[in-house]
Amino acid sequence: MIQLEIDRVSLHFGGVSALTNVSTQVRKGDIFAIIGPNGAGKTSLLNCISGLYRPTTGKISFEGTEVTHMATHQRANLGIARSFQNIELFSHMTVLDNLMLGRHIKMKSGIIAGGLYWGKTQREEVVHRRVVEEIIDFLEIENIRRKKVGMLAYGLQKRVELGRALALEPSLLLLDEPMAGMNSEEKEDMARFILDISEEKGTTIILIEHDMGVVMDISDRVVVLDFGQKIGDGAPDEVQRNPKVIEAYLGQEAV
Ligand SMILES: Nc1ncnc2c1ncn2[C@@H]1O[C@H](COP(=O)(O)OP(=O)(O)OP(=O)(O)O)[C@@H](O)[C@H]1O
Repeated sequence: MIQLEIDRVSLHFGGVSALTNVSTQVRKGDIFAIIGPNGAGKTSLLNCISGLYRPTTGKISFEGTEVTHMATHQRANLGIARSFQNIELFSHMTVLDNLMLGRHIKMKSGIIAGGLYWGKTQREEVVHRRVVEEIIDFLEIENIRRKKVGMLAYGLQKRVELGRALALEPSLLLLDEPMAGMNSEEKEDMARFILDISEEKGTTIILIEHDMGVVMDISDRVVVLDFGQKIGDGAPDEVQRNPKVIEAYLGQEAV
């Protein structure tokens, strides 16, 4: 089943064309990678999906609903969550509190209402806490749950950031370079968690990643951008054999 449909999306910033007429489809449950050289438009495409950017022209539909002009929080309510290239956690807060904050969009009683209906808020809090504790177990970060995020090693912070996105229980998870700056052991761990999220939770994952070994290993499909245009789209082995892709990108890496 097609979960996300990107239909002739273009995005301009003044005279710069970040994306030109990009169309692709993402199947539910797939791990879908966006690759391409620096400045190719990868983050722009991810931002159009999450709602941070609105396409200049074109259409994006998620599970049959057009989301092209929806705000980020509305898309989050539909089940689209994202993590950022640079860690955007609250470094002075604990791992547990960061994950609970990631969950806040699901909380029906806001902070003000919480003051008025304390009992209901407390009941909700218990449920949220259980979900968050499950994520903590899943990501194997029990031993650091009370630690302040700012004190943690980089690889662990990235894992907590992943946990915060998971706290929304998304059906589509957008990951912007989840392995950037990691050593090979941390990368292996992250790749394993991404595969586990896909297999155990059935979550669709769209990720931007520069490490071609990882992309080819874990992705079901790969879309390749170059100067804002799509030059390849298919299974990893198809994309690897595509002459345009080899010329624009993979050739540089001698794949
Ligand atoms: N907010 C913005 N304002 C102006 N230009 C932008 C903005 N965001 C992106 N661009 C431009 O759009 C083009 C595509 O950028 P984008 O960040 O999407 O590429 P990318 O493939 O993610 O690159 P990288 O691998 O370096 O992160 C670039 O020319 C970039 O300078």
